[in-house]
Amino acid sequence: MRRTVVFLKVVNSATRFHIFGVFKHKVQSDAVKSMVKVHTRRHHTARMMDVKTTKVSKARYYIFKLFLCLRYYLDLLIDRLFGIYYDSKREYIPKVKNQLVLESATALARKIQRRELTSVQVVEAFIERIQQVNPIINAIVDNRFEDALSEARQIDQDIANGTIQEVDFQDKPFLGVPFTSKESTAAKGLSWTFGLKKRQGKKASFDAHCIESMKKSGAILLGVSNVPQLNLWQETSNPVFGLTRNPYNTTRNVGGSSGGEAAILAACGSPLGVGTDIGGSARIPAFMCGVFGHKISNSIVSTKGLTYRTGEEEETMVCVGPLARHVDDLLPFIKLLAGSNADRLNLGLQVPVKKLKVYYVTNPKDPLMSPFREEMHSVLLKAVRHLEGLCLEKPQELVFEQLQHQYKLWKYWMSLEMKNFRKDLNNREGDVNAVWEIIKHFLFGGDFTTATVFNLINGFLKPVNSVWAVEVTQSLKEAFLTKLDDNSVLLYPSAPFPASYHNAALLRPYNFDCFALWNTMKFPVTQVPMGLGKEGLPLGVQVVAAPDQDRLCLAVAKELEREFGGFVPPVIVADK
Ligand SMILES: CCCCCCCC/C=C\CCCCCCCC(N)=O
Repeated sequence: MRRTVVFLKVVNSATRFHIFGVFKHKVQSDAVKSMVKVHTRRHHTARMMDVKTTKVSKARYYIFKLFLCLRYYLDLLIDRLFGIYYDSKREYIPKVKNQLVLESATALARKIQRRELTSVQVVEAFIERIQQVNPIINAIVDNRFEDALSEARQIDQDIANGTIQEVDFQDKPFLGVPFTSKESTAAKGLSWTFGLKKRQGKKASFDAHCIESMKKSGAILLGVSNVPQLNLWQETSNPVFGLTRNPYNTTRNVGGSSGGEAAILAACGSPLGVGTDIGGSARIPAFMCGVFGHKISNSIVSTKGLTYRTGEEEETMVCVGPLARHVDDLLPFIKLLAGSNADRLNLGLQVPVKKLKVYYVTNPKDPLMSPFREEMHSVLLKAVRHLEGLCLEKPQELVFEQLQHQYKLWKYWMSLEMKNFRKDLNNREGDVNAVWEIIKHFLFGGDFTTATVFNLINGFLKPVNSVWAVEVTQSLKEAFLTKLDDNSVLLYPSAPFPASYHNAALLRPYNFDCFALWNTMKFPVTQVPMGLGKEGLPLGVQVVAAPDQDRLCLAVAKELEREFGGFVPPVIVADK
C-alpha cells in the first residue's frame, strides 16, 4: 500500500533508551534522520546508534487505529454521561450593561489620560460587573473594592491637579486601570490560602514581585481569584472557595490553575489578569475561557510570592503568565512585569509577520491524550492557511518523534519542583501522611480535592528515568531550535477538545500535555482564542517562539486576532 506503515525502533546503547512509534513512511525517514543527527552530535559516548525500520503488519496498524477510535468514542460517552448530570444545572451570566468593560486596558488608560473617563468610572464599572457575575461563576474569592476606589479617586485628583502628567503615562501604561490576580500569588491584605484548608483565613502580608510591579505602575488591584489546590490541577476548585464556572457554559471547566482569572476576564469583570504557568496554568484557562494567555520566557519575572516561592529558587519552570482579552494589552503588560529584564525581550522591535517563517505541528501523537476532535484540528489548519496566504515562505509541518513523550518529560521536571509537595499541602508544618490522606479521601472525604489526591498517588507511581528525561528534553529542544530562531514561530495545538464538563478532567488527566510541553522546553507561548466551536465554547491555538522571542508570538497573535476576531464575549442569553 502507498501509505506504508513502518515500525521504527531507535536504540541508544548508552542509555538503553528506546523509542517506538508507528508512522507513515513519508514522515518516518525525516524523523529518523533528525533524531539520529541530534543524538550523535550531543552524546559522543553513545557511539553505537542502531536504527532499524521494520515493516509492521497491517494488523498492528489497525489495532492502533482501533485504539484511537475506541478512545474517541469513550470520550463521547464520558461527555454524554456527564451531560446527563450537568446540563440541567446550566446558568447564564447577565448581559453587559456598561460597554466600558468590553474595552482593552490600553484603550481605557488612554481615555483616563485624555480625561475622557475617570479612573473611578472605570473601577466602578468593573466592580459592578464582578458583583453581577461572581455569584454565578465564583471567580473572585477576596476583594479590596473600597481600597481600589480610593486609589482611583487619588489618581483622578492627581491628574486633575497636574501631579500626574502626560509623561507619567509613558512608563505607566495602565495608570488608573484595574486588574485582578490569582489567590495563590501574594497580594498584601488579601486571602492567600492556595485552596488549602490548613491555610483558611490566611492573608498575605506582602505583595508578590509581580503585584508590586503592577501597583507601582499605577494599575489598581480589585481582588484575587480562585485556584486549584497549590495550583496543581487543570480545573479550578478547592474546599476553601468551591468550584469556578465557565462564563460560556457554567457546566464547564474553566481550566487551571489560573481558572478564576480567565473566568473573570471572559465574563468582563476585569481587563487584565496576572496568572502563572508551570504546566499550562495561564494557557489552559485562557484556552477554555477564550482569552489571550501568555507564558513569558523563563527567568524574566521574579517568582517571589507565587505560592511559597521566594524568587531565590534556581531553575524553575514557573513563569508569570499575563492574561488579557485584547492582544494590544499583552505587550505593555509583559514589559511592565519584566521590569529591567524587558531589554532581553526586545519588545520594541517591529515584527513584519509577512517575513516570518511559520512551522506547525498538527498532532503530537501523544498516546496519553484523547484523540483530537475535528474542530480543534481545523482551527489550527485555518490559522496555518491564513499565514500561508500572508507570509512569503510556505508554512512547514514538523514531526518530531519525541513529542509522544510530552507528559513523561514534564513529569520528570515537575518531580524536581514538587520535592516539598507533602509538606506544602500541610502549610509546611511537616509532611501530610500521603497513604492516610488517600484512604481518608475515598472513604470519608477530607481536606483535599480528588485532583490533589491524584497528585499524591502520582508520587507513588514509577518515577521517570532522569538520564532518559534529560537526554530527550535536550534532543527535542535542539530539534526545535534548529527551526525556531529570531524570525520564526510554531503553531501548536492547544487541546483535543474545548472545555469539558466539570470533573471530567479527572478521567482524562493528560489532555493538558500540549501546554505542559512548553514549560519543559522553556519557550514563550501565547494562547490565542480562535472563535467559538459548535457547542458555543472557545477554540484556540498556541503560538510558540524560541526563548526570549516573545514578541514574535505576540505579532502572530495580533494577526490571528485581526483575522479571526479574537475574544468573543460569552453568548449572553440571560434574558431569554
Ligand atoms: C488513579 C490515579 C491516577 C493518577 C494520575 C495522575 C495524573 C496527573 C497528571 C497531571 C497532573 C497535573 C496537572 C497539572 C496542570 C497544572 C497546570 C499548571 N499549574 O501550570
